[in-house]
Amino acid sequence: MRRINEIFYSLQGEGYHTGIPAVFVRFSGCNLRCPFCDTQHEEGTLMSDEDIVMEVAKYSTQVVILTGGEPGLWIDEKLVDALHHEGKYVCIETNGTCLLPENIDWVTCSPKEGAKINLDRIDEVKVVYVGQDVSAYLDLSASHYFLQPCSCANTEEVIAYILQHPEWRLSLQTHKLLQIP
Ligand SMILES: C[S@@+](CC[C@H](N)C(=O)[O-])C[C@H]1O[C@@H](n2cnc3c(N)ncnc32)[C@H](O)[C@@H]1O
Ligand SMILES: Nc1nc2[nH]cc(C(=O)O)c2c(=O)[nH]1
Ligand code: SF4
Ligand SMILES: [Mg+2]
Repeated sequence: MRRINEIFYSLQGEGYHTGIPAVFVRFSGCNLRCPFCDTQHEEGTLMSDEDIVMEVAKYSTQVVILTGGEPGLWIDEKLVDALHHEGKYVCIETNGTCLLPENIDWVTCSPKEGAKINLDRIDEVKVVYVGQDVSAYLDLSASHYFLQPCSCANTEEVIAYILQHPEWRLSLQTHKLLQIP
């Protein structure tokens, strides 16, 4: 059984897959306490893998996004296999501190200051920019590097930084701008 905060259907609001319809599976619980965290995730109900897959299968999109909380604490190859068996493409939003099952299809790592990265594969790096030094994150091996304003509040600052450091791309939390889940 796994503790699930919510399962919902929306558009991926952030990063490389922005705009793609996806089912979000939000796990309860995290190993970090980011001061800016925009998510209430502690409450949840216990669900079996069978229940999770059944809920996800209600939506015809192929894309599933495991998030939280920190999903890396709670998932394993077995759950990802079960989602693959339903024909799903499995993405994860992770702070990067936990080793992940190798069968995940897309890894979005959002590194946090002072937290060691424990991943051996990253597809996109997506940093919440609050003016910190982000240059070392470019040493993480990934295909895409995004900076995301914090709570849509400092977009001008992020744009100015990216114009000076064009290795980065802008990720907006478009679901917040659109006021959708
Ligand atoms: C709530 S976290 C859950 C997944 C995982 N714990 C992590 O941090 O990547 C999902 C995404 O939202 C980002 N995020 C959290 N709070 C934010 C905020 N106030 N503004 C912008 N992005 C935020 C995180 O950095 C992460 O990329
Ligand atoms: N629409 C939408 N897109 C998202 N991308 C990552 C999210 C997350 O909380 O992990 C999220 C979210 O909460 N909603
Ligand atoms: S790691 Fe993710 S879920 Fe955990 S506190 Fe930070 S932003 Fe929130
Ligand atoms: Mg969110």
